Amino acid sequence: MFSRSLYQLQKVSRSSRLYRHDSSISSKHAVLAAFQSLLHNRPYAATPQPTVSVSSLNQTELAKFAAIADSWWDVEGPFKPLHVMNPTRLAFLRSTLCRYFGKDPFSAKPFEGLKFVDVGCGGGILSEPLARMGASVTGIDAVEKNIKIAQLHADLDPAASSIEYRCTTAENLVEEQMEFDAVIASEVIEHVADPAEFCKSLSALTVSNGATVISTINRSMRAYATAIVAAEYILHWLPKGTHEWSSFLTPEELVLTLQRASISVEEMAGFAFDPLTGQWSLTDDIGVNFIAFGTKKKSIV
Ligand SMILES: C[S@@+](CC[C@H](N)C(=O)[O-])C[C@H]1O[C@@H](n2cnc3c(N)ncnc32)[C@H](O)[C@@H]1O
Ligand SMILES: [Mg+2]
Repeated sequence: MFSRSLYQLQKVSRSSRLYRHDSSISSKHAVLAAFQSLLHNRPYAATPQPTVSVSSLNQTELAKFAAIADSWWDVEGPFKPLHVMNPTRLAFLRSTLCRYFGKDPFSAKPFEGLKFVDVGCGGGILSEPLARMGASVTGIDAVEKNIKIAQLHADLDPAASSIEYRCTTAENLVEEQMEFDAVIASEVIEHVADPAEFCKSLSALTVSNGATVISTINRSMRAYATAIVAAEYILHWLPKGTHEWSSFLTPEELVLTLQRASISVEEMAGFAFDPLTGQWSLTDDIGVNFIAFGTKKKSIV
Protein backbone atom coordinates (compact mmCIF):
# COMPACT_ATOMS: atom_id res chain seq x y z
CA MET A 1 0.00 0.00 0.00
CA PHE A 2 2.83 2.40 0.83
CA SER A 3 5.05 1.48 -2.08
CA ARG A 4 5.66 3.63 -5.11
CA SER A 5 7.31 2.14 -8.16
CA LEU A 6 10.60 3.58 -9.24
CA TYR A 7 9.05 3.95 -12.67
CA GLN A 8 6.50 6.41 -11.30
CA LEU A 9 9.20 8.33 -9.46
CA GLN A 10 11.42 8.46 -12.54
CA LYS A 11 8.48 9.74 -14.55
CA VAL A 12 8.07 12.62 -12.12
CA SER A 13 11.85 13.20 -12.06
CA ARG A 14 12.07 13.48 -15.84
CA SER A 15 9.78 16.47 -15.73
CA SER A 16 11.58 18.02 -12.76
CA ARG A 17 14.14 20.80 -12.89
CA LEU A 18 16.95 18.28 -12.36
CA TYR A 19 16.69 17.25 -16.01
CA ARG A 20 17.01 20.71 -17.53
CA HIS A 21 19.84 20.81 -20.05
CA ASP A 22 22.47 23.52 -19.89
CA SER A 23 24.97 23.45 -22.76
CA SER A 24 27.58 25.34 -20.72
CA ILE A 25 27.91 22.35 -18.41
CA SER A 26 30.67 20.18 -19.78
CA SER A 27 32.62 18.41 -17.04
CA LYS A 28 31.45 15.92 -14.43
CA HIS A 29 32.33 18.35 -11.66
CA ALA A 30 30.42 21.16 -13.32
CA VAL A 31 27.36 18.92 -13.63
CA LEU A 32 27.65 18.09 -9.95
CA ALA A 33 27.98 21.76 -9.07
CA ALA A 34 25.00 22.66 -11.23
CA PHE A 35 23.00 19.86 -9.64
CA GLN A 36 23.94 21.11 -6.18
CA SER A 37 23.16 24.70 -7.05
CA LEU A 38 19.72 23.59 -8.24
CA LEU A 39 19.20 21.69 -5.01
CA HIS A 40 20.13 24.70 -2.91
CA ASN A 41 18.51 27.33 -5.15
CA ARG A 42 21.89 28.99 -5.54
CA PRO A 43 23.12 30.56 -8.77
CA TYR A 44 25.41 28.31 -10.78
CA ALA A 45 28.79 29.63 -11.93
CA ALA A 46 30.43 27.55 -14.69
CA THR A 47 33.98 28.80 -14.03
CA PRO A 48 36.26 28.35 -12.19
CA GLN A 49 36.03 24.58 -11.72
CA PRO A 50 34.65 23.90 -8.26
CA THR A 51 36.40 21.74 -5.72
CA VAL A 52 34.11 18.89 -4.78
CA SER A 53 33.55 18.91 -1.03
CA VAL A 54 34.46 15.69 0.70
CA SER A 55 33.04 16.71 4.05
CA SER A 56 29.36 16.41 4.90
CA LEU A 57 29.77 18.83 7.79
CA ASN A 58 27.82 22.06 7.87
CA GLN A 59 29.16 23.84 10.96
CA THR A 60 26.16 26.19 11.26
CA GLU A 61 23.82 23.21 11.39
CA LEU A 62 26.00 21.31 13.86
CA ALA A 63 26.08 24.33 16.20
CA LYS A 64 22.27 24.27 16.35
CA PHE A 65 22.31 20.67 17.63
CA ALA A 66 25.22 21.24 20.01
CA ALA A 67 23.29 24.12 21.62
CA ILE A 68 20.35 21.90 22.62
CA ALA A 69 22.20 18.60 23.14
CA ASP A 70 21.21 18.43 26.83
CA SER A 71 17.57 17.98 25.84
CA TRP A 72 17.82 14.84 23.66
CA TRP A 73 15.91 12.72 26.16
CA ASP A 74 13.46 15.40 27.33
CA VAL A 75 10.31 14.06 25.69
CA GLU A 76 8.64 17.48 26.07
CA GLY A 77 11.72 19.38 24.79
CA PRO A 78 12.92 20.44 21.33
CA PHE A 79 13.32 16.83 20.21
CA LYS A 80 9.71 15.95 21.09
CA PRO A 81 8.78 15.60 17.38
CA LEU A 82 11.47 12.90 16.97
CA HIS A 83 10.26 11.06 20.09
CA VAL A 84 6.66 11.19 18.91
CA MET A 85 7.61 10.15 15.37
CA ASN A 86 9.72 7.21 16.60
CA PRO A 87 7.07 4.45 16.61
CA THR A 88 6.03 5.41 13.06
CA ARG A 89 9.51 5.38 11.55
CA LEU A 90 10.27 2.14 13.43
CA ALA A 91 7.13 0.57 11.93
CA PHE A 92 8.42 1.45 8.45
CA LEU A 93 11.92 0.14 9.25
CA ARG A 94 10.54 -3.06 10.76
CA SER A 95 8.30 -3.77 7.81
CA THR A 96 10.73 -2.91 4.97
CA LEU A 97 13.92 -4.33 6.51
CA CYS A 98 12.28 -7.58 7.73
CA ARG A 99 10.73 -8.18 4.31
CA TYR A 100 14.02 -7.45 2.54
CA PHE A 101 16.26 -9.48 4.86
CA GLY A 102 13.75 -12.35 5.28
CA LYS A 103 13.22 -11.76 9.01
CA ASP A 104 10.07 -12.32 11.08
CA PRO A 105 8.60 -8.87 11.85
CA PHE A 106 6.59 -10.33 14.75
CA SER A 107 9.56 -11.72 16.65
CA ALA A 108 10.89 -9.87 19.70
CA LYS A 109 14.28 -9.33 18.06
CA PRO A 110 13.56 -9.16 14.32
CA PHE A 111 16.93 -7.55 13.46
CA GLU A 112 19.07 -10.20 15.18
CA GLY A 113 22.16 -10.94 13.08
CA LEU A 114 22.04 -7.62 11.18
CA LYS A 115 24.59 -4.83 11.39
CA PHE A 116 23.16 -1.29 11.26
CA VAL A 117 24.71 2.16 11.29
CA ASP A 118 22.58 5.11 12.44
CA VAL A 119 24.24 8.11 10.77
CA GLY A 120 23.59 11.40 12.60
CA CYS A 121 22.20 9.45 15.58
CA GLY A 122 21.97 12.49 17.88
CA GLY A 123 21.16 11.32 21.41
CA GLY A 124 20.26 7.82 20.21
CA ILE A 125 16.45 8.13 20.03
CA LEU A 126 16.39 5.74 17.05
CA SER A 127 19.57 3.74 17.77
CA GLU A 128 18.23 2.44 21.09
CA PRO A 129 15.02 0.76 19.87
CA LEU A 130 16.93 -0.67 16.87
CA ALA A 131 19.37 -2.29 19.31
CA ARG A 132 16.48 -3.59 21.44
CA MET A 133 15.09 -5.15 18.26
CA GLY A 134 18.29 -7.18 18.02
CA ALA A 135 20.41 -5.19 15.55
CA SER A 136 24.09 -4.70 16.18
CA VAL A 137 24.06 -0.89 16.06
CA THR A 138 26.81 1.65 15.46
CA GLY A 139 25.59 5.19 16.13
CA ILE A 140 27.64 8.07 14.75
CA ASP A 141 27.24 11.81 15.06
CA ALA A 142 29.48 14.76 14.24
CA VAL A 143 28.70 16.49 17.56
CA GLU A 144 30.73 15.10 20.44
CA LYS A 145 28.20 16.22 23.08
CA ASN A 146 25.45 14.24 21.33
CA ILE A 147 27.56 11.10 21.42
CA LYS A 148 28.36 11.54 25.12
CA ILE A 149 24.66 11.94 25.95
CA ALA A 150 23.74 8.97 23.73
CA GLN A 151 26.34 6.80 25.49
CA LEU A 152 25.23 7.87 28.99
CA HIS A 153 21.59 7.12 28.17
CA ALA A 154 22.32 3.76 26.53
CA ASP A 155 24.35 2.71 29.57
CA LEU A 156 21.12 2.91 31.62
CA ASP A 157 19.65 -0.04 29.71
CA PRO A 158 21.53 -3.35 29.24
CA ALA A 159 19.59 -3.94 26.00
CA ALA A 160 20.95 -0.71 24.52
CA SER A 161 24.42 -0.75 26.05
CA SER A 162 25.74 -2.86 23.15
CA ILE A 163 25.46 0.18 20.82
CA GLU A 164 28.82 1.40 19.63
CA TYR A 165 28.68 5.20 19.66
CA ARG A 166 31.33 7.24 17.88
CA CYS A 167 31.81 10.91 17.19
CA THR A 168 32.62 10.74 13.49
CA THR A 169 31.16 11.14 10.01
CA ALA A 170 29.94 8.75 7.34
CA GLU A 171 32.88 9.70 5.10
CA ASN A 172 35.35 8.81 7.87
CA LEU A 173 33.76 5.36 8.23
CA VAL A 174 34.09 4.93 4.46
CA GLU A 175 37.80 5.62 4.78
CA GLU A 176 37.93 2.90 7.43
CA GLN A 177 36.24 0.61 4.86
CA MET A 178 33.36 -0.20 7.20
CA GLU A 179 30.22 -1.80 5.78
CA PHE A 180 26.75 -2.43 7.20
CA ASP A 181 23.68 -4.45 6.24
CA ALA A 182 21.55 -1.34 6.71
CA VAL A 183 22.57 2.30 6.69
CA ILE A 184 20.00 4.62 8.26
CA ALA A 185 20.06 8.42 8.21
CA SER A 186 16.88 9.79 9.74
CA GLU A 187 16.25 13.56 9.64
CA VAL A 188 19.91 14.25 8.80
CA ILE A 189 20.29 14.87 5.06
CA GLU A 190 18.61 18.31 5.31
CA HIS A 191 21.43 19.34 7.69
CA VAL A 192 24.49 18.20 5.70
CA ALA A 193 26.77 20.35 3.55
CA ASP A 194 26.44 18.32 0.36
CA PRO A 195 23.54 15.85 -0.01
CA ALA A 196 24.96 14.17 -3.14
CA GLU A 197 28.33 13.47 -1.49
CA PHE A 198 26.53 12.38 1.68
CA CYS A 199 24.48 9.84 -0.31
CA LYS A 200 27.66 8.52 -1.91
CA SER A 201 29.12 7.94 1.55
CA LEU A 202 25.93 6.21 2.72
CA SER A 203 26.09 4.00 -0.34
CA ALA A 204 29.76 3.16 0.24
CA LEU A 205 28.88 2.11 3.80
CA THR A 206 26.10 -0.17 2.54
CA VAL A 207 27.21 -3.72 1.85
CA SER A 208 26.40 -5.01 -1.63
CA ASN A 209 22.71 -6.08 -1.55
CA GLY A 210 22.27 -4.16 1.70
CA ALA A 211 19.72 -1.43 2.44
CA THR A 212 19.84 2.35 2.86
CA VAL A 213 16.99 4.22 4.55
CA ILE A 214 16.63 8.00 4.65
CA SER A 215 13.89 10.11 6.18
CA THR A 216 13.64 13.85 5.65
CA ILE A 217 11.32 16.75 4.76
CA ASN A 218 10.02 17.56 1.28
CA ARG A 219 10.85 20.96 -0.25
CA SER A 220 7.15 21.72 -0.75
CA MET A 221 5.01 24.74 0.11
CA ARG A 222 3.08 22.54 2.55
CA ALA A 223 6.33 21.66 4.32
CA TYR A 224 7.18 25.37 4.54
CA ALA A 225 3.77 26.07 6.10
CA THR A 226 3.76 23.13 8.51
CA ALA A 227 7.35 22.01 9.26
CA ILE A 228 8.73 25.56 9.47
CA VAL A 229 6.03 28.21 10.04
CA ALA A 230 3.73 26.10 12.25
CA ALA A 231 6.32 23.88 14.01
CA GLU A 232 8.90 26.63 14.66
CA TYR A 233 6.98 29.93 14.83
CA ILE A 234 3.42 29.08 15.93
CA LEU A 235 3.56 25.86 17.96
CA HIS A 236 7.19 26.29 19.10
CA TRP A 237 7.82 22.55 18.76
CA LEU A 238 11.31 23.29 17.39
CA PRO A 239 13.67 26.22 17.98
CA LYS A 240 13.27 28.94 15.35
CA GLY A 241 15.73 28.44 12.50
CA THR A 242 15.99 24.65 12.97
CA HIS A 243 15.24 24.07 9.30
CA GLU A 244 16.19 25.89 6.09
CA TRP A 245 13.49 25.31 3.49
CA SER A 246 16.02 25.53 0.64
CA SER A 247 18.00 22.61 2.15
CA PHE A 248 15.07 20.22 1.83
CA LEU A 249 15.03 17.67 -1.00
CA THR A 250 11.94 16.64 -2.90
CA PRO A 251 11.30 12.87 -3.06
CA GLU A 252 12.21 12.94 -6.76
CA GLU A 253 15.55 14.63 -6.02
CA LEU A 254 16.30 12.15 -3.25
CA VAL A 255 15.52 9.19 -5.53
CA LEU A 256 17.73 10.60 -8.28
CA THR A 257 20.57 11.45 -5.89
CA LEU A 258 20.48 7.96 -4.40
CA GLN A 259 20.26 6.38 -7.83
CA ARG A 260 23.44 8.24 -8.83
CA ALA A 261 25.01 6.76 -5.70
CA SER A 262 23.97 3.21 -6.77
CA ILE A 263 21.04 2.99 -4.36
CA SER A 264 17.72 2.06 -5.89
CA VAL A 265 14.71 3.38 -3.95
CA GLU A 266 12.12 0.62 -3.75
CA GLU A 267 9.61 1.92 -1.26
CA MET A 268 8.53 5.25 0.13
CA ALA A 269 6.00 6.42 2.69
CA GLY A 270 4.91 9.70 4.17
CA PHE A 271 4.38 10.55 7.84
CA ALA A 272 1.04 12.16 8.67
CA PHE A 273 0.46 14.04 11.91
CA ASP A 274 -2.97 13.91 13.50
CA PRO A 275 -3.42 17.04 15.66
CA LEU A 276 -6.33 15.44 17.53
CA THR A 277 -4.37 12.43 18.80
CA GLY A 278 -0.93 14.06 18.63
CA GLN A 279 0.32 10.91 16.88
CA TRP A 280 2.02 10.23 13.55
CA SER A 281 1.07 7.46 11.15
CA LEU A 282 2.34 6.12 7.82
CA THR A 283 0.58 7.41 4.73
CA ASP A 284 0.91 7.46 0.94
CA ASP A 285 1.16 11.26 1.10
CA ILE A 286 4.85 12.18 0.77
CA GLY A 287 4.10 15.92 0.56
CA VAL A 288 5.81 16.86 3.85
CA ASN A 289 7.69 14.27 5.95
CA PHE A 290 8.76 11.15 4.09
CA ILE A 291 10.99 8.09 4.36
CA ALA A 292 12.66 6.15 1.54
CA PHE A 293 13.91 2.56 1.58
CA GLY A 294 16.54 1.70 -1.03
CA THR A 295 18.83 -1.20 -1.82
CA LYS A 296 22.33 -1.36 -3.21
CA LYS A 297 22.30 -3.75 -6.13
CA LYS A 298 25.56 -4.94 -7.66
CA SER A 299 24.33 -4.22 -11.19
CA ILE A 300 23.59 -0.50 -10.68
CA VAL A 301 26.52 1.88 -11.16
C1 LIG B 1 17.57 16.16 13.50
S1 LIG B 1 18.88 15.32 14.26
C2 LIG B 1 18.39 13.64 14.00
C3 LIG B 1 18.87 12.70 15.08
C4 LIG B 1 18.49 11.23 14.91
N1 LIG B 1 18.83 10.73 13.59
C5 LIG B 1 17.01 11.06 15.15
O1 LIG B 1 16.26 11.13 14.17
O2 LIG B 1 16.61 10.87 16.28
C6 LIG B 1 20.24 15.49 13.11
C7 LIG B 1 21.54 14.97 13.67
O3 LIG B 1 22.49 14.85 12.61
C8 LIG B 1 23.76 15.25 13.08
N2 LIG B 1 24.54 15.64 11.89
C9 LIG B 1 24.33 16.69 11.06
N3 LIG B 1 25.22 16.68 10.05
C10 LIG B 1 25.99 15.57 10.24
C11 LIG B 1 27.04 14.99 9.50
N4 LIG B 1 27.47 15.56 8.40
N5 LIG B 1 27.60 13.84 9.95
C12 LIG B 1 27.14 13.27 11.09
N6 LIG B 1 26.13 13.77 11.83
C13 LIG B 1 25.56 14.90 11.41
C14 LIG B 1 23.47 16.38 14.05
O4 LIG B 1 24.51 16.59 14.96
C15 LIG B 1 22.19 15.87 14.72
O5 LIG B 1 22.47 15.12 15.86
MG1 LIG C 1 15.71 18.11 10.51
